[in-house]
Amino acid sequence: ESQLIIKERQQTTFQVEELINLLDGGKEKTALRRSIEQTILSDPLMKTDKIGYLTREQKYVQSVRRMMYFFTDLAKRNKWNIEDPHCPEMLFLSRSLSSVVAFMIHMGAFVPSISSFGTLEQVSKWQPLAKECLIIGCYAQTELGHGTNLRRLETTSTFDRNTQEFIVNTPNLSSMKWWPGDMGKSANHAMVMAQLITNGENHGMQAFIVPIRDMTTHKPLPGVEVGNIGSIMSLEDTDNGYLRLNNVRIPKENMLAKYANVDRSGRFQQTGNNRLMYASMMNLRIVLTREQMIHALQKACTIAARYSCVRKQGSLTPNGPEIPIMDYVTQQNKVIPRIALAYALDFTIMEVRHRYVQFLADVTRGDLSNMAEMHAISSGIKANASERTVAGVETLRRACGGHGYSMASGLPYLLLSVTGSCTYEGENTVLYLQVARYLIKTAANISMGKSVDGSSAYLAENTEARCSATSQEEFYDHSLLDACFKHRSKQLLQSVAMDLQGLLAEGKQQMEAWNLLSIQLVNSAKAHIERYIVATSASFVRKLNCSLKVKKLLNQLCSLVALHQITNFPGDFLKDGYLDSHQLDLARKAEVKLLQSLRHNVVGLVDAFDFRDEILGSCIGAYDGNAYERLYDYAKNDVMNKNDVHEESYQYLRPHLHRG
Ligand SMILES: CC/C=C\C/C=C\C/C=C\CCCC(=O)SCCNC(=O)CCNC(=O)[C@H](O)C(C)(C)COP(=O)(O)OP(=O)(O)OC[C@H]1O[C@@H](n2cnc3c(N)ncnc32)[C@H](O)[C@@H]1OP(=O)(O)O
Ligand SMILES: Cc1cc2nc3c(=O)[nH]c(=O)nc-3n(C[C@H](O)[C@H](O)[C@H](O)COP(=O)(O)OP(=O)(O)OC[C@H]3O[C@@H](n4cnc5c(N)ncnc54)[C@H](O)[C@@H]3O)c2cc1C
Repeated sequence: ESQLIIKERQQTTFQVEELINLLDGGKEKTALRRSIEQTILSDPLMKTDKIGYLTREQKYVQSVRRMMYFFTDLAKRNKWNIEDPHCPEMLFLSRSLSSVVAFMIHMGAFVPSISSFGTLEQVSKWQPLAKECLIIGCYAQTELGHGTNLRRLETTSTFDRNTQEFIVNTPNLSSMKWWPGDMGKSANHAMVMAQLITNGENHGMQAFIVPIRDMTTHKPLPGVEVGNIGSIMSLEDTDNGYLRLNNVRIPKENMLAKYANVDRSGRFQQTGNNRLMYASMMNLRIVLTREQMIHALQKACTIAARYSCVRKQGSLTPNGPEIPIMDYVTQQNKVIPRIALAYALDFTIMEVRHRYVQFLADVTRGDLSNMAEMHAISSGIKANASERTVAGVETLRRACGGHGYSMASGLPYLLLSVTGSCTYEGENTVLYLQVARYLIKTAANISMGKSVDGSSAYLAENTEARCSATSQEEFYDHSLLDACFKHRSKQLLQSVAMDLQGLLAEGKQQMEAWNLLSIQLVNSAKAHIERYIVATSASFVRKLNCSLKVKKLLNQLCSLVALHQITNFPGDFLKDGYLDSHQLDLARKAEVKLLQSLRHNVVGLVDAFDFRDEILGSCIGAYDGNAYERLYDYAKNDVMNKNDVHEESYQYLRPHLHRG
């Protein structure tokens, strides 16, 4: 173990194990997670070859082999509960598997969609088959021509009264399904989202289970053309596919009919709120935020923090001893606010998940009153967490200098794989605009004197016109910081709501006015979600039952998240004079002081994320801090170094070198 990292751990002021337990949700949960990780990582059939040395095809094959074994054997043998995406086992499993892998969409989207859209009878038919991997499914919503605008999906499913079948068709190039994970090579069934047509009438998007490959030969079924869409930016363990359906007939029972059904004569009946067809996307947005985005940020923080403590460069005195780069305040400003953000997002998503589980129970009782708010929160948190994670991982990668550019650091892989999360499961701008839609409606309700509660209640509160802070210390106070975020959000919303009214009064159409103001609308949505994160994480910490040392530390992290936003994006806080430039200076000084106070706990804070080296996959971020030894070993093992002289050298170099 590097002496430098040992020294860092000696400076830690709190019990790391206490914080680990807290993040896991208790001592027992930590034990469960560690035993899951141990089982997975010690099983020879779950081993991965070094990912950097595999071809795209080898990565896919390896992933299919591992994951089929995992779902059909290992998870069952260990009786892990992987039924519910929100149960602890499922949360811990995705950590151990450490990337997007084969059958994630099958288990994470196809299986849950059966119960989201299916009747009890349909669930009891399809779910056991899918859970046992007796069928492999994908979630086929996006088309070549449309991903966001679901109303304009072109795939049709037309009811044939004579045969009591649906005819599923992708009538043209742009209507073919494009992107679904697990579809390219693995899936034999697809959950196809298509326009339902009965008796010549279009009833909008519904879900249909369409067999696409033969269950014996795995060849495409008649009328089906299916394949892989080709190389993508990352996530090469999976097979994103395309699918053309040429009037493929499926039985009437394959339309999932929880919220709408078609009788034998083709009469359509809506039995539930049609927005519930969209609501299933909330689940994946919440799951992905924790399982992919926050974990990626936590891993990148772990790598950059440990490396910054063992990397020495330069000194703070002329000809003095070299210091760890973590001692530079600029380096602290790159690493520590990201650690703070990783904690704040984790605390926030725990609360969101808790609320979502309650929301599901409400829906079962027929109560949809919280749907709009839940949709706004899940969309906003997904967009904000992915955006800040991708930016954060890139900052942390650069914070590792040259070694951050090497695949050996693990950082480029994290960055490439998490980048997609800004696009999939709802493109971020589009999701922010959904939040804005909710906010504008809320503003209208407030102006009509209606009461608002939950996460937007503050929009109806009276707030001070000026921030009251006169000292640095006040900028650590959560209620003062929350007031800054509330004010920013309120004034951005009020201003865009007024502009919208103005444009409508001028005679602009609603959608045109909306488009003209969409930059402001997105900013307003971001401000609302950032306030939600600041408030939710602080209140989560307030309620924690933990030691004073840990509480103090977590309170500092919450303050830092808020302060870092204010000092880096001060414009909207200054705009209407809520903060003045003197207060901004105080906030900046408060931030630097906080960075220095957190400095000696940096390694402890990332150790508490408790990522084993095998999961981290980084030469520079391993627990023992032996970065250089590992980098050297990595280089020695490069396939290019198999022989001292590369064959190509004989073929192309030697003839030229001997010309003279
Ligand atoms: C462990 C991990 C497990 C598995 C994962 C592993 C790997 C993951 C890798 C990749 C996964 C990627 C999967 C996918 O990408 S699947 C495809 C996802 N696609 C999308 O997200 C499409 C985005 N588009 C939309 O959501 C909508 O179409 C739209 C943007 C909302 C526009 O539709 P439109 O009908 O025009 O909407 P509006 O008129 O704006 O709204 C109508 C009405 O509905 C309400 N609404 C909209 N969305 C929802 C929702 N999700 N839930 C609840 N309600 C919703 C909206 O608020 C409005 O209500 P009003 O009352 O205001 O009228
Ligand atoms: C790795 C990966 C895995 C995926 N897996 C699946 C899967 O399993 N199943 C599946 O069905 N799909 C999947 N997708 C597709 C994904 O859900 C869509 O790509 C995503 O929803 C975005 O839609 P789009 O591609 O149509 O983007 P577009 O909507 O074309 O976005 C392009 C640009 O247009 C802008 N834009 C679009 N509409 C508006 C608007 N109304 N207002 C303002 N701006 C707008 C966007 O902000 C963006 O800047 C996956 C995608 C990726 C990258």
